[in-house]
Amino acid sequence: MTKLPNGPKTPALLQLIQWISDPLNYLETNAKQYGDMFTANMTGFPPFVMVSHPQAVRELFTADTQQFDAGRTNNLLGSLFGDRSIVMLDGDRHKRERKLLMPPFHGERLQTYAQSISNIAHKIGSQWQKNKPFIVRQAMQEITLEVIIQVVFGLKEGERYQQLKPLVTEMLDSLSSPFEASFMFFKFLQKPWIPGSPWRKMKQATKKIYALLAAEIEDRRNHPELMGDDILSLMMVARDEAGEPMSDQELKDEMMILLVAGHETTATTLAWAFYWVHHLPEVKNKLLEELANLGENPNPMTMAKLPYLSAVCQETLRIYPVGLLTFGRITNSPVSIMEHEFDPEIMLAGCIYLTHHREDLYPNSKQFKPERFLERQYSAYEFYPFGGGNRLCIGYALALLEMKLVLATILSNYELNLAPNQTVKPERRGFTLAPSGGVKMIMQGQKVTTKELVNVGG
Ligand code: HEM
Repeated sequence: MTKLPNGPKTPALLQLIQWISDPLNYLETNAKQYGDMFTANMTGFPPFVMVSHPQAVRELFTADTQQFDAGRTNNLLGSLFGDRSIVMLDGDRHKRERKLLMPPFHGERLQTYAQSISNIAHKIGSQWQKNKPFIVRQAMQEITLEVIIQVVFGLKEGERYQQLKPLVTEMLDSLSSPFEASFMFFKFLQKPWIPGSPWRKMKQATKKIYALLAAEIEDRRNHPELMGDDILSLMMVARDEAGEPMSDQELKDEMMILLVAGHETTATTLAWAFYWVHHLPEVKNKLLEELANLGENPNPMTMAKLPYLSAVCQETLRIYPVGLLTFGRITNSPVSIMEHEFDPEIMLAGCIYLTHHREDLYPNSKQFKPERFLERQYSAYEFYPFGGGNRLCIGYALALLEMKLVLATILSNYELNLAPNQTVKPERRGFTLAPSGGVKMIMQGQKVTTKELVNVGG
């Protein structure tokens, strides 16, 4: 057996507990001691090599796709959200599913969502009461959930739409603290009969969501006029090489994973963005200045191209990427990465957080400095908040568009401040890294446009 890179020798259970409870400290301590490539040993996982050198990340992302499986490393997700979605697949089935899912998330189709995103941001903003604190992560979750329901299901209203929203929130909120998140990592805790357990709550919510998805699929089968250009409709008419449609179970699992992957990540990143922009007045002022130069009622796609706004979003995704690691990649055959030989059945993952904090790439990496992205172009192996290679996040373009439009719309229309006396720290929330407490903010007033001033003046 080929020797694995060095790594911590602490017992596997202790390493898993450290990874769940204090993931940044776990990563930083080990990177300091063992360098760019170290082997983690955690209960329930195969030998797990975390790499952070851009060259290693490049070799991982550009390797022949036959060499690695990523789907089977996602079994933690499968036990919750079904085992037939894209994240669980490998090989040709994975390739086929990506081809099916990609178009609605890119190109011209994406532009058609821009106006709806701005409208949804306006709608949620208009519900904030002056001087009353609110949790920005929750507000962002409402926005991104509404966006994903429209994009994936084409649903904008109706009973099913109203039922779906609170259920998805309930499901994800069951894992909101590191303690609750631990239920995902320990199989023995995943028992529906433990009363009040996060696992039980999550299972109950997913069961109800599956029932709604089944009803929606059946309705569309019986009423073809309900089919639109949303993702569910596209998947229902798709056929494989043998002319077979997707089974209902496949359809439901795919919808479920898009609902989950498609909004929690973006909402959390937006909460971080609001935090940084309001924590650093010079960043806020620069951003407001850039937005003001656009004039009134700018086209959303013009907004999305603003350089400083883009840099703020990139820096937000760099400093605390919601996903600390890419999916694990398990070697199918012997593989060499940076001249290190790996036997089959070894799991490797790009460590997004550690690469994003390399001082050789990002000097003073703990400082939030959007200018880095204006002064230098980073490669896809130096900056990769959305992963890469054949598993690159399907929704990255939608997520970036949403981030820019929501930030721009809210900042242009509302005067917000961070609520006093709060310490915001990165903390595990399910599989993601979120701001503790969700970032409490206060809406201090609505900005009035010149047009509105004229109207008021009569
Ligand atoms: C800020 C927001 C988001 C972040 C940071 C993010 C990050 C990621 C990361 C790191 C991966 C793993 C990639 C790899 O292993 O190389 C991933 C995969 C994925 N993401 Fe996202 N994501 C975001 C938003 C979205 C959205 C909006 C959607 C869709 C609606 C989405 C759908 C997916 C899917 C389906 C995969 C699995 C791809 C595959 O297995 O081939 N994500 N994402």
